[in-house]
Amino acid sequence: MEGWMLMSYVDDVLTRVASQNPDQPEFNQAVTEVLESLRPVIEQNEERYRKEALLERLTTPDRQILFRVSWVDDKGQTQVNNAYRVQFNNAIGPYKGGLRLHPSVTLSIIKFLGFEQIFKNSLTGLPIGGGKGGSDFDPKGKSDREIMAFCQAFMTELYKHIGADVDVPAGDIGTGGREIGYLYGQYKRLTGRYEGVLTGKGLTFGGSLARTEATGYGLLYLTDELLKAHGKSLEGKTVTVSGAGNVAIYAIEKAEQLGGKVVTCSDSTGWIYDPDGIDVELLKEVKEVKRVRLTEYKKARPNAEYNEGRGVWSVKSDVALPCATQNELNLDDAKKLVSNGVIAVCEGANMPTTLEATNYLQEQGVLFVPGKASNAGGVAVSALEMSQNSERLSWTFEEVDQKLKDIMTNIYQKHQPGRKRIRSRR
Ligand SMILES: NC(=O)C1=CN([C@@H]2O[C@H](COP(=O)(O)OP(=O)(O)OC[C@H]3O[C@@H](n4cnc5c(N)ncnc54)[C@H](OP(=O)(O)O)[C@@H]3O)[C@@H](O)[C@H]2O)C=CC1
Ligand SMILES: O=C(O)CCC(=O)C(=O)O
Repeated sequence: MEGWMLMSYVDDVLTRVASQNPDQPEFNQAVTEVLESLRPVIEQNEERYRKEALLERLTTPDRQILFRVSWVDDKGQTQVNNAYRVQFNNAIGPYKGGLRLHPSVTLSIIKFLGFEQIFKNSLTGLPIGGGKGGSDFDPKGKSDREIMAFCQAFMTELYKHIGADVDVPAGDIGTGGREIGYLYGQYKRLTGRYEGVLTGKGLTFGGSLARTEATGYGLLYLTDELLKAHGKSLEGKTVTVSGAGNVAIYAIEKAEQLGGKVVTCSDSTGWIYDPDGIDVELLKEVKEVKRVRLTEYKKARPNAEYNEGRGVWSVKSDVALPCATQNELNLDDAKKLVSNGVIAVCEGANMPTTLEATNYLQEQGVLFVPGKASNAGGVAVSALEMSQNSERLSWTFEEVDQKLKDIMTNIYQKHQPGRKRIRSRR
């Protein structure tokens, strides 16, 4: 008992989370990162927070739904996948967060993503709580019919737990407009309700303009704000990007519009170095339309190099934007970036930088923005989609884009270390 009393509250909760969630490395990593950064604040009022079990409540999901998805493939074989929806916290609004479809998905990954979503969603200033879901289903190489069969079977269980004012899922890795369309169709079939229960929908059935672009564009609006605040700009800067999916493509597009030269992108098998700057229209054709490997990009760009494996962070750049997946930028990568003179690292993906790499970059004076702030544009525009659905109206691309820009600028400006506290008017 005495030993317990001597332990700081943060250490106590970290130990508790580790022992209650063994074999969940990503979830423990995300909790450690957040609680370590909150430590100075918690320690100022430790006994009160302990009495109210604030950190235990913050780190324990409201609800974890685990379910089986059975579907039939094109050969007539029944397939079975594990699926999850973790409703983490709805203190400020309906649970909100994407659905990840990738063979690497585990409960640990969904919990880390749901946990991060609480803070990200609150940073947007919009009334959305945190949640996340997904499955170890691999959409790669599947026919449209197989994707549809999986999505319908997935929604046949999920619909019982969601609703426009309860929990509003969206896209993430492996879940784009096509999957959201199949999921929404099944939700309507099962419930008879036409409501804003999913975001990232097609424009003809309640989707918002600019949701496709939102995460990548938002990342660049915040990066631009960060550079401006340090007397710099993206104009003429060399930028390295990882990934070649939704976030990466629209980050590249906006970085180029703002005058940067993006020289890399990657997927799970290899990466491109294009010294002339990534041709984003070609990249869209390869990844969004044909859904094929980056080797196809190389075939159309004689000056570009294609390399197997990983290696984006060995390329010299001023700004690095990891936009693929968790833990894709490690300490060795961080050292290479620093030795090549990187000025800023802003996360497009969720937790792409390991804890060691984050600490190293910050110690070396690199401007670092965590995904919870820098990739919040996607979920922010999802919340704007919910508002449009509620009022049965559609806003123009320019209106949504301007609101996105304002939200990202606000996130940056309101959360500066040393910034004067803005008093609430209430
Ligand atoms: N979409 C959104 O609105 C938001 C997404 N995010 C985060 O951004 C990141 C990217 O998401 P998004 O662009 O939507 O997903 P996509 O599925 O559209 O793209 C993911 C990209 O990352 C690559 N990738 C995925 N897993 C791995 C892996 N294990 N190793 C190497 N490369 C990998 C994929 O390559 P391949 O095609 O070969 O699999 C693909 O190029 C994720 O961390 C996601 O959680 C954050 C905020 C919002
Ligand atoms: O748009 C959304 O609701 C969720 C986006 C998302 O999954 C994320 O921010 O990581």
